[in-house]
Order: sequence, then structure tokens, then C-alpha cells
Amino acid sequence: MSYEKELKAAKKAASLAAQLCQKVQKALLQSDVHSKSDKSPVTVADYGSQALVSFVLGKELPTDSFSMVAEEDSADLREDGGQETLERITKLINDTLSSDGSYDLSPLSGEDVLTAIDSGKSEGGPSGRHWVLDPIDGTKGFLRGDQYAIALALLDEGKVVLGVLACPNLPLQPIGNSEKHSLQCQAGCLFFAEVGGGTHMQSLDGSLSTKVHVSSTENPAEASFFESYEAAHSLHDLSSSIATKLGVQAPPVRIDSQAKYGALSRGDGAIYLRFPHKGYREKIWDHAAGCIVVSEAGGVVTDAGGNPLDFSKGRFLDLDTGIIVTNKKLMPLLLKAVRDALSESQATPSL
Ligand SMILES: Nc1ncnc2c1ncn2[C@@H]1O[C@H](COP(=O)(O)O)[C@@H](OP(=O)(O)O)[C@H]1O
Ligand SMILES: [Mg+2]
Ligand SMILES: [Mg+2]
Ligand SMILES: [Mg+2]
Repeated sequence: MSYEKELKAAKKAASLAAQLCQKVQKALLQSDVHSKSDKSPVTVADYGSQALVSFVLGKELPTDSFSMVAEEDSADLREDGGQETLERITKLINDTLSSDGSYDLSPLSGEDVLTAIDSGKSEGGPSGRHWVLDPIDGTKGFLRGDQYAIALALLDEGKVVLGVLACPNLPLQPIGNSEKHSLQCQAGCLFFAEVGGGTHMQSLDGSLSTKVHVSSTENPAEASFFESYEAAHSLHDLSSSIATKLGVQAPPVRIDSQAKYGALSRGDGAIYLRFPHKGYREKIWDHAAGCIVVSEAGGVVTDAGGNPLDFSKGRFLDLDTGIIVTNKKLMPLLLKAVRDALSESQATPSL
């Protein structure tokens, strides 16, 4: 089955959401940042991106029944004091839509925006089609002026069939350890993948796309690895122990968000290690788009036990310990290093 029209709609939605986010990141005001009930940050751009993606998918695919599993909801915006924030979000969306000019419509109201945000409340699951959206993945990176991604995927009967990653701060050229990338001079990258069709990358301002592939290295000594910038999101000591056992020599490349999956899909590094602290439950929107972008580029994404990620279980992933990503040749060696490091860390619980 081809998902051509869905992929076209997803690229349009993620690109417009990226424009909105870029506008906010350039003029970021502290008043645009709020804390959610779990104390994680959320900004007007997270809400604006979610509403815009929902709105664009509805416009581009008017005949499809619409179900979306997305990170944000409108509860905080509906509370006393949320009105001013909602007005900012509504203005951002209307400005983005009117400068794009694709749709002939009257401006959206605050109520339209709340409804669009709440269209992401689906539970997903094994049957039917569900869009899966992280409107800004890496909000902490976004606030620091670093990497973030708009991550949109489509689940069909429990499987990820397409994924789009808009990474506004990721340069088109390979990234490595040393460079600090300036925000001014880049258009950013759009990665997209459809099941069976490979992974492609283009610039966010619409250049021709090129097909990308994961690194083909079989030698861990030549492989560099990605991990979260935030130590609170992934155990850096454990990754370092895995990398040492594997024989990786380069220091970790720490960047926020699913930009790691995008960078990996074009061979910037060969490995991604993610080991959250005990008790954390991974959400499907943090991995669905990244997972297909890497696997269609020839990579493998599994949990720490070597099992493929199962996106059919609802809003959460049900996993063994952590997530690891690499190419097919390195995966057996990586799985062994992970097993060894994990059994050592259980013997030495401070890791
Ligand atoms: N304690 C924790 N452990 C692991 N992941 C966490 C976490 N707290 C938040 N996250 C997730 O980590 C994501 C960012 O990934 P990364 O660490 O690769 O930059 C966040 O996405 P959001 O920024 O969309 O909330 C959030 O879902
Ligand atoms: Mg968040
Ligand atoms: Mg996220
Ligand atoms: Mg998010």
C-alpha cells in the first residue's frame, strides 16, 4: 500500500509547525514557558505546533477519519490565567498560516485552537490508523537554543508506516563532536520515510531531497555514539560503560530530541544509546517517527533485550530497560556490550 498522500500531508504539517517554532525560538520570552504537572517545560510553541499539525492534517486529508496520539493537551490553557497564553498561541498559528498562504480561511479562534490541541487525545493501539505527534521533542533543547524536532508518524494496524522529523537547528552537513552550530545560517533538515520506500532528507526550505543511509561501519573503534544531552533523561555512566566495552573511542555526541535519529539515519554517528532512570515509561511519540526514519535507512532500533519496539500498546512503549540503535552489522556486538554492562551495573548499583 502506498501512503503518498499521507506523507505529503505530514511533510506540509511538520514544515509549517517548524516555521512556527523557529519564530518562537528566535524571540523566546520567559513568559512563554510554563511548567506541566510533571514539572517538565511546555511553551507556546509546543501548543502552537500541535494545533497547527492537527489543523493542516485535517485540511490536507479531509476525507480521512482522524485519530491522533499527541503529547500536549489544553487543560492548563483552559484554566484561569491561560487566556493570555492562548491568545499568543492563536496569533502565532494565524500568522504562520497567513504567511504560508495555502489555505483561504478566516482566522482561527481560541476555541478552534483548543479543539485542535485536544484532537491529540487518542489512545492509539493495535487497530486502525493513528497519527502520532510530538509537537516539540526536546523542549529543554528548544529553550537552550539547541536541537529539537517536530516528530510526526502514522500508525496503521499497530505498525509505524511513515515518519517525518523536522529538525530546524540541524545543519544539512554532518555533525560531529566539536562544532557548535549557529542558528542563524541554517535552514534545518526534514527527514521522511515511508515503509518500504527508504529514508530521504531535504532542507526545511524545500531543497531537492536525497536518499540517506546509516553508517556501514563494522568497526566499533570508528563508531561514535549519540545520547541525550540531559543526564536526567538517560544514564550517561551506563552509556559510557557500554561504549568502552564495545571499543568505541570517540566521546559521546550529546544532543536533544529525535534529531539523534535523523543524524544517525544519514550516518553522522553509528550508535544511539538511551537508558532512562528506573521507573520512567517511554512514550510512543518520542520514538515513532525516529524509529522508521532510522530503520528505512538500514538501521535497527530495539530495546536493551534486542526486541523491536512495539507501538501498538497505546500511548506508552512497554520495554525492557532501554533503547539502542545501530546498523545491522554492529547490533550483535552492541547487544552483548549492553548485556555485560547491565549485569555489571546490577552488581554495582551506583552505575
Ligand atoms: N526522566 C526522563 N527520562 C527519560 N526521558 C525523559 C524523562 N523526562 C522526559 N523525558 C523525555 O525525553 C524527551 C527528550 O528526549 P531527549 O532526552 O532525547 O532530548 C522528552 O520529550 P519532550 O521534550 O517532547 O517532552 C521527554 O518525553
Ligand atoms: Mg514534553
Ligand atoms: Mg518528546
Ligand atoms: Mg514534546
